[in-house]
Amino acid sequence: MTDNLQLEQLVAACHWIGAKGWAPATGGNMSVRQDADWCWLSESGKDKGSLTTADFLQVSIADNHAPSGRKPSAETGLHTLIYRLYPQANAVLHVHTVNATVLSRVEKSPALLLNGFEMQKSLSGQTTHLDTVPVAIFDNDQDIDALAARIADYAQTNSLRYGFLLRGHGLTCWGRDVAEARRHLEGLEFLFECEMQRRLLEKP
Ligand SMILES: CSC[C@@H](O)[C@@H](O)C(=O)COP(=O)(O)O
Ligand SMILES: [Zn+2]
Repeated sequence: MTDNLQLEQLVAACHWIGAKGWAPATGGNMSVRQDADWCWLSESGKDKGSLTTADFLQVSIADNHAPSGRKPSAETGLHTLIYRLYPQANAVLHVHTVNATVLSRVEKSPALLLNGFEMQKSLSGQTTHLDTVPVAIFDNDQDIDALAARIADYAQTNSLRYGFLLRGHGLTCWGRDVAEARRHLEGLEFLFECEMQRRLLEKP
């Protein structure tokens, strides 16, 4: 393990996610990049709110191989896709929040459009509430290779800047480091909560 591997910071993020109730019943998975070729992913099936550094497995970014022989997350293919697509992404967080799960079902179009919220500025590069921030929504799939291929296809012509929603499933987001991934997660979740409340209250 290299000194700059942010595994301790990732474990702290997992505990924070657990305390928020954003990874219920073994849902969610988390990872950090080691370098261009390797990342460290949470082991499949664990309670993500009480992980330790020993619960993370080294995984090849190119082919999802885990040399330890232990089973990394069922959604490993989505993490490694993000590391392949975006060299600047160094931490990926996947959560099952109620807002992400429900909003991604209520919104039938291929993207949730966020507009008019000051907290859009919690997302790197956003400078005003006046912009519209699209968050892509992909239909869920138990075939993670097929899902990853669909997302890769979309990313060829569209930029996925902070994260994406999986319909009826949850949110996957990332950042240049664990701190930025945490900020994107907290910012997006706040925005989803606001959007849920807005839709409920403004319903004719
Ligand atoms: C509660 S099961 C949900 C899983 O199928 C999956 O969506 C998930 O987020 C956790 O899977 P895991 O293999 O533990 O990383
Ligand atoms: Zn999941």
